[in-house]
Amino acid sequence: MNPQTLLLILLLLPAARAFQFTRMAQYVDSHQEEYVEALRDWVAIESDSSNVLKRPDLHHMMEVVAQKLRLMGGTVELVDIGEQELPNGQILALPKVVTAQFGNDTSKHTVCVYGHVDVQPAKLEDGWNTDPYNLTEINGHLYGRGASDNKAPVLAWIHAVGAYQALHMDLPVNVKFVIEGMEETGSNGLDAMILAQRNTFFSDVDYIIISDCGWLSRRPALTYGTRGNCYFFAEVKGPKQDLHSGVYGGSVIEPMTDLIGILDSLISPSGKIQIPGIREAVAPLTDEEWKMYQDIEFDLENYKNKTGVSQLMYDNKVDLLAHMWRYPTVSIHGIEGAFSDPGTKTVIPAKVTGKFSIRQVPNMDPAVVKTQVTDYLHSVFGKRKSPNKLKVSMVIGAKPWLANTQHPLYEAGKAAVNKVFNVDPDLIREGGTIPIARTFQDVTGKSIIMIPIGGFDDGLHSQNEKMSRLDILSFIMIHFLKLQKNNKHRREQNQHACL
Ligand SMILES: CC(C)C[C@H](N)C(=O)NCC(=O)O
Repeated sequence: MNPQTLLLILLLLPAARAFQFTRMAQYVDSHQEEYVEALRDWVAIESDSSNVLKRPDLHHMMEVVAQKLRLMGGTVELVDIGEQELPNGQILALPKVVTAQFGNDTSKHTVCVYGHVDVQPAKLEDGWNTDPYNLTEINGHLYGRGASDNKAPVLAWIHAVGAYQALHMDLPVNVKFVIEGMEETGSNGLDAMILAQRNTFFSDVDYIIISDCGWLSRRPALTYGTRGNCYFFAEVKGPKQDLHSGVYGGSVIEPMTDLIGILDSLISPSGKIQIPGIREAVAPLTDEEWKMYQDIEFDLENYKNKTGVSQLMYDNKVDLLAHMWRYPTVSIHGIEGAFSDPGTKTVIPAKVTGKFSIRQVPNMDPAVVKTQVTDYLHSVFGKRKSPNKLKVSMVIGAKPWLANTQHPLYEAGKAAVNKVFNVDPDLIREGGTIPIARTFQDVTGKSIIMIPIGGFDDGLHSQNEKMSRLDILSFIMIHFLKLQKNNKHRREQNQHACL
């Protein structure tokens, strides 16, 4: 090629790229309704992984995902990951994991997108304003269980590949998908699958992208760490059946009283974990980290108002962020066997199971935490001199994940965000857990980046979970770097959506 032709190509390249950005943006904008309808179909499936009665829906959900990817021409597999044994001994088939591949050009990088399509439980009577399984749009927000966590982000990725296909544009990278149905309950069976496919499906993966979290503020974010989670059941068993509290109250030592006593010993009112050894294991906060947190955009007042509390555990930004992301915490979730319906039943429950979890951070080890918690609860229980029986079991043991933000992947992520929003993203951590993130990193040796598209107030696991329409669009655009240069307008819209 002569130098004049080369010069001409180089001069025309930016214009050609800009043209592509515009085509992609126009395509995505004009297919918004289709994306919303796809989300509606997925939200309608009650793929609740924590409810054994919903397991058929979960199996169906995985089939639906596989079929969507097959119709797009991907190489799709539904990988059988075996069975799960429940604490009561029941054996249940795990939902299959969907793997898919688009493109296998060895001259290109291969990215692996991980996501999940199982959800947390949701009932209208929990306080939802709309039916949780009927996607409902109000003021540009799409309400439904799983809308943000994690069905819309998974769909957004799939639609991004679809947009390339529809526009007959070459995918800039090979794209692989790993989509599972047990994330919300600890990703059972997925570790083993990744290990088994380490030298096959994962052998050519260059990096892993997860979009299962939210921005912290109006500023776009990239996420470089998640807390892990150890989830415990503490069962206290007493009389052979429930008893009338008037007839038996005062004569028996009540399991519920024992349970409340031991649960109360886990954490102090000011948030200090009382279990020996837990706080000692935590990596100390470095000056560098402190500085990073200090620079992050985060409005405590707004966070407080959006959360609907009158006071937060800490009144300064750095302490609050550190305790959300890089210190452990204990949360008590519920008591199975306890009376919780409306009304005034006066029973003494014979058997109650307290459920609580401890978020894990570097350098905690779930195996060690299991022993620390079990020993501690038995010692507290022992001091009560109760005739009741205590059984402690750990049902989820997910490790924390932390990435090196100096990796070029994060530079690419920053550039992509900058391209879309004309602003550098905040580098943030996530207090929630992606149980498989650490396994991906350890087994494949590849770098992981989390690219959030939701807002911190999307209501994950809560009533009125939502995803903004604009977030669905921006997601696709961020990742595929095919946008108009001047995106100020879109950024402002997204700021609004994430308020
Ligand atoms: C914000 C989390 C990382 C979202 C994730 N899907 C999740 O909810 N994981 C389970 C958990 O309890 O954190």
